[in-house]
Amino acid sequence: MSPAAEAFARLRAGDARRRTEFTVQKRRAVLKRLASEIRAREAEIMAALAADLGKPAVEVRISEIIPILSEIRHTSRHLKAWAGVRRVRPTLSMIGTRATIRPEPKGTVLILAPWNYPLCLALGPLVSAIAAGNAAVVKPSELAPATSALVAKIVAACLPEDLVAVVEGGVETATALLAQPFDHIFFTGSPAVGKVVMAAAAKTLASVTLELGGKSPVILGPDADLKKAARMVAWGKFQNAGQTCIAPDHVFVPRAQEAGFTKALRAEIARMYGARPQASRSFARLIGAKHFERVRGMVTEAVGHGATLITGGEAEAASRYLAPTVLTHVPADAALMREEIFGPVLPVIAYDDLGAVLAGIEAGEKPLALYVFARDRKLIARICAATTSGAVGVNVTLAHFLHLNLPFGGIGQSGLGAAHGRWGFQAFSHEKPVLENRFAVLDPLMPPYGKLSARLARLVQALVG
Ligand SMILES: NC(=O)c1ccc[n+]([C@@H]2O[C@H](COP(=O)([O-])OP(=O)(O)OC[C@H]3O[C@@H](n4cnc5c(N)ncnc54)[C@H](O)[C@@H]3O)[C@@H](O)[C@H]2O)c1
Repeated sequence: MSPAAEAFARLRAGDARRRTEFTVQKRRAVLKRLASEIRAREAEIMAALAADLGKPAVEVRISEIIPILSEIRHTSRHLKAWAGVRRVRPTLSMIGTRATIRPEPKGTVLILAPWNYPLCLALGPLVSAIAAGNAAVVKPSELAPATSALVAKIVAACLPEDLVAVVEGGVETATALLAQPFDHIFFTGSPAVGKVVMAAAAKTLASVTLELGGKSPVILGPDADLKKAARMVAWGKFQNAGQTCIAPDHVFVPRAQEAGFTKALRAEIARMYGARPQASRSFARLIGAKHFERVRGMVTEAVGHGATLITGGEAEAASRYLAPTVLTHVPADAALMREEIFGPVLPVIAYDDLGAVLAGIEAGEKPLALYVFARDRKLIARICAATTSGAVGVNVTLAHFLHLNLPFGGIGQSGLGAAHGRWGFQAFSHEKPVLENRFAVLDPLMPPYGKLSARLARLVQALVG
């Protein structure tokens, strides 16, 4: 038996038992152990992420550790309410019945994680899966090997073997796992692999949550505070060297503000990373050689076709360093404007007509996030109404990821379903309706149909219709 099949079979064997025995109290206790283990291994977590991504310690805390710990805290606090049986009122034709909704675990689920936030995006969904009462197989990304090994170590140290299994490996391992009849697949990664996952899920009719990527645009209104916008955009873009699914991909700025905004951006980059970002301890590295060459190649291509380099562009292959880079006049057909950039490169595009910008966004793939910087509330409302995206940030970037009373997810090419808090719990639950007959008048509606049933059916229609 392959490790994938073995892990699945081992967990699946406990499905029926867990349904009755894995109480809210026990789920909370498991989550508490996970939180303690993460706290105890902080230094190892920092070291693993430094090895994989050169990720600064503060960024590890903010974007890897805090999201998991706050997910555990929030979930533990609300779990009793989320998991409880809810009574619902009968609708008109159902008078005489008693109806409840019982959230129950889907069973044994699969979590496939990417490399860019390799701890948070492996263990965050696991919190929701356990909270909903499931067993889970987690496959971390092979491209972040130090963190992948640490995820396996953390899980082995604190979670029961018959509840969670970590299976490490690459595409082959993922493919073997996808062949197992999991009850739900929670995938975070690229839209291209998202399609592979959905096709595999179709074979067993597993439900899916797809947390994908895409190009998240920023729109500056004419009244935007340029300094504040530049600070937020630089933070959102250059954190983790741009390898963030909700990073601002490119910025649309009114033509009159283009020079002021790029000047403010240059100042913010210098303030955040100093005159030599390569020496900064606040700036991460690209994940691997292939990814480095892809992003650097996009910059070279754009500059070769007339883009203006405002700042950055320096690169060092050996350390996978690419400087925070800002470009203007990037041709519309350049790879930078077609592909998700996923690196520290920011095209700034001057616009004359906001309507055309909005129409362009609507004509393309639906973004995972869209950011607006403006003061005029009417303009903000117009942009919100005219565009579709996974989420909207107004005068802020990235932070909606941390707000656990908001669903987190994409739409269309940027994803399917939602994660975090209550939505994460629901993704891994089946909301089972239970309808109980008490004194419902159904007999006269049964065959043989006579005058009475015809009259009653008409009466019911008149009542409800
Ligand atoms: N929406 C979100 O929450 C979110 C978060 C982080 C990253 N992302 C997106 O993820 C992408 C970057 O991550 P990535 O490069 O790790 O994604 P990826 O799709 O290459 O890999 C994700 C996972 O799928 C596995 N995988 C890769 N190819 C596979 C295949 N052919 N068949 C089966 N499994 C396969 C990998 O081993 C990994 O575990 C970006 O597009 C980014 O926007 C989205």
